[in-house]
Amino acid sequence: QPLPAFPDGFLWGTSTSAFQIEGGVGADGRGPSVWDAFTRQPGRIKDGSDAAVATDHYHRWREDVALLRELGAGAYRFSVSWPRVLPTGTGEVNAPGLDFYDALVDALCEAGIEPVPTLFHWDTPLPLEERGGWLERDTAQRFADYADAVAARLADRVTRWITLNEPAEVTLLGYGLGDHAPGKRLLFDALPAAHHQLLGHGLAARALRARGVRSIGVANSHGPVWPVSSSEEDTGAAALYDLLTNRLFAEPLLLGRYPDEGLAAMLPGPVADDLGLIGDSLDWYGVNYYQPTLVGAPDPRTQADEFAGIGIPAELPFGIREIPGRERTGFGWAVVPEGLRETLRTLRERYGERLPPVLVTENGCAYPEPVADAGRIAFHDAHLRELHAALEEGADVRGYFVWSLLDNFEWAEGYEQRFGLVHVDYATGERTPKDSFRWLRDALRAQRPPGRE
Ligand SMILES: O=C(O)[C@H](O)[C@@H](O)[C@H](O)[C@H](O)CO
Repeated sequence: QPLPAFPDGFLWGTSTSAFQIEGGVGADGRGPSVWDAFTRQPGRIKDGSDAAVATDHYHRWREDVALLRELGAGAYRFSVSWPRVLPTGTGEVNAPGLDFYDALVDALCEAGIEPVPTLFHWDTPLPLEERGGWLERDTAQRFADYADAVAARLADRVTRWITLNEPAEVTLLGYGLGDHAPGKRLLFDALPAAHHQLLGHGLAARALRARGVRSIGVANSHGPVWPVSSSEEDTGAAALYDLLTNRLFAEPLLLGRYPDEGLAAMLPGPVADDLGLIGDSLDWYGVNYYQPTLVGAPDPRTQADEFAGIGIPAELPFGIREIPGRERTGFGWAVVPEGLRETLRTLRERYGERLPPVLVTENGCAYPEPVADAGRIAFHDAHLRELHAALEEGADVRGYFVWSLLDNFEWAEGYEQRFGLVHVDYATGERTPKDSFRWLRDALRAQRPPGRE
């Protein structure tokens, strides 16, 4: 059954991030990032690997642009590596670093593919992290300076910009639980990292606008939070989880305020002034959706000690449960296509007119099959049908980006989890389009019958 027709001009794309695909970590003046250091700490990466080479995109990017052209993607979301452009995070721009993205943007434009850069996808320059990273207010200003340097070079050809990717994951996994870089386990003392990232977004958005940019978004992770039962304890725990993972990173941007005064009071600096800069700073809203979360009151007998590959400490005031009766990806994630529609409906119900047009900036799944990836085809087919249904019920969604174009370095999982439409042989760098790549290529062709370009 072919996919239903999406609106004219709907943006079809795929997403990647610099640290996960580029490699070339020491090439042409790139400085180290917090993730380079993190991968060298024993036991941090499940398969003991690092991203020194990854998919070697830094040297093979022309091949990847050719794959994007063959796929028929109208857009490509990639991230710019801050330490490649500013090796110490501040000061002198590393021209060869910017030259790389300049050439990539040119090739994409030449291929008729819209470049959609993310300025920060987790690879904080190490010298800044050693000075406290996002726990430090100064990092927000450094980020804006970096954004300005990139826009100065690329804003003549790049229209749509993403400042931050998933500040929630950086805060909760990097500073709260320590499963991701920088590996700090501060629990609720990680909250300043949330505020400083959002402030960094506000300052960067202002710098981008000063460079003439008029289309700015943030890619936030979102997913429904389902309480295990209607008991007060379980609904309370689910509400707290929803507050920390969904609302904390949406409401400052969309409503110009934090969802909870007590929480806001824990944040350092002139928060009210900062919110003036953070609120109303978006032209569109990016949603990364993977799966819902089933949450209840802490109960060591029934709660999972791991969720999405992340260890859940027993001392947290909520427990995560496995969603029963669902297909699971190779990564053990529940396949819940209707969760995408529910996420879009919840955003609309909560934020109404304050919610600008949405782009689904990431949606995808990990499966081990090198080429015959029927699970991935079924995953995207089902999610796109739910997305279409969401459009029919009034969601203003303007595009959809598959995570990911290539198999790549899946953070603390290393190379064990493959999310790509294209298989990568990490020993040789060889790329092999999977069945899902061909399925999506044909589906995109069908969306653009002749004469409807
Ligand atoms: O959403 C994220 O966590 C990141 O943006 C990606 O970098 C991940 O690799 C992907 O989502 C799969 O987990």
